[in-house]
Amino acid sequence: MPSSSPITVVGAIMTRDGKIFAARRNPDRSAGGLWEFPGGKIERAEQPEAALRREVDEELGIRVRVGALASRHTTTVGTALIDLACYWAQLGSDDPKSSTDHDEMGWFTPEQLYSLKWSPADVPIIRDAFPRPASVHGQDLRHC
Ligand SMILES: Nc1nc2c([nH]c(=O)n2[C@H]2C[C@H](O)[C@@H](COP(=O)(O)OP(=O)(O)OP(=O)(O)O)O2)c(=O)[nH]1
Repeated sequence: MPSSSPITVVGAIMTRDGKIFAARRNPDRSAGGLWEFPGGKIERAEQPEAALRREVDEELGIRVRVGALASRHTTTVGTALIDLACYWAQLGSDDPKSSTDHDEMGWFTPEQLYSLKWSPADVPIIRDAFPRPASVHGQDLRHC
């Protein structure tokens, strides 16, 4: 059973040259080994965009320009209810060189995103933000 109140989390969908930045959580953390968008929990009275800039700076040491909301979903993950809001974002500095929170990171095409093992909270976000065309979606084609 999920605990009562959702954990409000923000993530940055950074895009560049048709690719998207994703990072894999360190194995010793909650949801360790799963891929995510950089970000984290919103602190009390913090605006989502400000929380996102703070979290990305803390974990990756980079600046981002935060744009529009890309997608938001609430998902049960283990015993937690995660309210994940992801925003389009652009890098405002050099590529991240290291992370305090991740053991792997990189830029991926939308199609490659689908081959990564994501936190369950990110799956509906990815489907919203990067819908697969029907022509490469075998399951959909079977219904034609
Ligand atoms: N940043 C981020 N967190 C995500 C995503 N998907 C997802 O389920 N989460 C979860 C993992 C964590 O439980 C929570 C974010 O917490 P956090 O990144 O501030 O990490 P934390 O160390 O404070 O969290 P925790 O290990 O104490 O749970 O949201 C995502 O795409 N980005």
